[in-house]
Amino acid sequence: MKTKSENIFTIFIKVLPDIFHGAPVHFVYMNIVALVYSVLWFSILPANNYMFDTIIKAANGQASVKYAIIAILIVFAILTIQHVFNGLNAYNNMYQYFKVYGYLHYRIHKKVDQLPAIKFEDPSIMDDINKSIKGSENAMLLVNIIMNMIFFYIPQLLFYSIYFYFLNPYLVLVVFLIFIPQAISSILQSKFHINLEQEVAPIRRELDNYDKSLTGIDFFKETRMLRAYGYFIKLYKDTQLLLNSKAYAVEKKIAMIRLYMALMTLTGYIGVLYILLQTVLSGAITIGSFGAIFISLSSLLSIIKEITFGSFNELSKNFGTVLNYKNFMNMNPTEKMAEQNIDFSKGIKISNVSFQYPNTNKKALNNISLHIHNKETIAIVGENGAGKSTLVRLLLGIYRPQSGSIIIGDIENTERNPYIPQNNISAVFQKFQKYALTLKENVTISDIKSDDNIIEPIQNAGLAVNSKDFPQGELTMLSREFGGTDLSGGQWQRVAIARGLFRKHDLIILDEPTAAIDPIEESSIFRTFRDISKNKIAVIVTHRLGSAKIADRIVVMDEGQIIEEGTHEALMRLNGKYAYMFNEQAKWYEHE
Ligand SMILES: Nc1ncnc2c1ncn2[C@@H]1O[C@H](COP(=O)(O)OP(=O)(O)OP(=O)(O)O)[C@@H](O)[C@H]1O
Repeated sequence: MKTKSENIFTIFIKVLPDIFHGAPVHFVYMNIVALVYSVLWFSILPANNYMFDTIIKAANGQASVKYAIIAILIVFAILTIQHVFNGLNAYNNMYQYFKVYGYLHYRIHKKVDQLPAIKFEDPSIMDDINKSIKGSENAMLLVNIIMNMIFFYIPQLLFYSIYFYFLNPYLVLVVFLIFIPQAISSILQSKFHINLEQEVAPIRRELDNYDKSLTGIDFFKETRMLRAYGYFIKLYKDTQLLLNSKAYAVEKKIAMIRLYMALMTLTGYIGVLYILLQTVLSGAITIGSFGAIFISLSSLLSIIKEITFGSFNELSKNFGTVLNYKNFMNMNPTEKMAEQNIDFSKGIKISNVSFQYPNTNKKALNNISLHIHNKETIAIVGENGAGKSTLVRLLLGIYRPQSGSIIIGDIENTERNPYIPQNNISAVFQKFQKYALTLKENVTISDIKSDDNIIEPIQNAGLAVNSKDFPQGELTMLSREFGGTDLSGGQWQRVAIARGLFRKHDLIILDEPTAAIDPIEESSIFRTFRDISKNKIAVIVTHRLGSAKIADRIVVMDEGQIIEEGTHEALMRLNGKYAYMFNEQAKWYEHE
């Protein structure tokens, strides 16, 4: 948000170093070109002046025609060079824009990579990232517009004023007579636009929301299935009408103001012409000067428009996002921590761990203690929301507990680097990612340069790389959007499992990675998994208790706590929650 102490210049000073660093040489070069272009742009005024004077003199027989022709050629040459510089200027701006754009995006992505994972549990972080991306683009525009002002527009205004002053000091009034009405007009228009923007921004957000519900890729299937199109279209239409009515009302006001202001500018123009006429009649300037100044008036007007309004004003609506960019880049400086090598043979000790997500008032984990031994396979079971995935995230070191400790080997959770995943820990998440990359890249992404064989993890995950689904074998692109193929939910899950198995690990966690795979296949994957994980610590989260049986020990969670633990047989004997859930699930299969 824009604060009181921030204005366009303080923001400019803040973001200038970032924009400069994006392309330093080009930045300097671009501004030198802008200055030369400015001189060229202005020089048409004295050139026209000279041309008119010599033509008048030649027509009156006071000078040779040769001079008139030379004057015309000078004007022609200036106009030609002007066009060349115009192109050069546009090219430079574009070149610098792309270079700095890439640089700023790279910095934002790097920053995102360094943020503690817990930040991403706060939905506003996505907003912050988006705003900061938008803000970085606006920061670039802001700096370029101000630099253009400094090296192109303001020098021209100065050149004009100095030229007029030397022709006749009264002529400096010309600049003011054009400047003042134009400035008032610009300020009023911008005020109306900003007010309108503030008023319609929430309505526009609402409209975007309905639009997304109608056409967004994530929404459209459900919206269609629910036959909710009509409802959303009505909401969309009503909101669009409201938006239009607000915009029309303000645009009407703006049109009226423009009309009044145009009249004011014209009055200024008439004043200018009067002064020019007086100075010509008094013999203070030549008719040639009168003509040249008259032609330049539109140029002068557009310069003043740009200074007082122009892109500058358009940008003022977005100052807030430029600050968002700066604030985001200053967010949470990274804790520098070295990567440690964990001695997994000492197992994992979880003691009195509690954890609560940001912006919630309920503990997701409440005073959990558990000791996982070396080479042990643990299954974590429990109802939805019991805290299984949260415990997994803490084990992975993605989050830190608010109280209690998790010691893996000799290393305590607080000593673990929260930004860099630990060596030798692998995981397959419940909501795994489907990367639009080749099968090979999807599997080897944790160590893309590795030459390790991917056949084994793929086989262990039960993925059949047949020529129908994988026409290019391992190199098949797994995205239809990029000319490849798309896989079924179950095939994707196997790819994710292969990815987890491929990463070198002493500890592996499977957080319900088999929900889209049928129970028979799931048991087979888990059995293979148990065999290949014999010498490792393995944690499996699953809802299918039949699969949990393969574990050495089963941990039952409920409402953020561990309520039972033991082997399948021991838990069945206990006849508690686990036995109840197991028997309930078994009934399903018996009925079938
Ligand atoms: N990102 C989050 N922000 C806020 N609360 C969360 C978040 N993720 C989980 N929770 C809450 O924490 C509690 C534990 O959730 P968790 O996902 O760990 O349960 P789970 O046992 O893995 O559930 P499931 O079987 O449905 O995957 C739940 O009350 C849940 O609502």
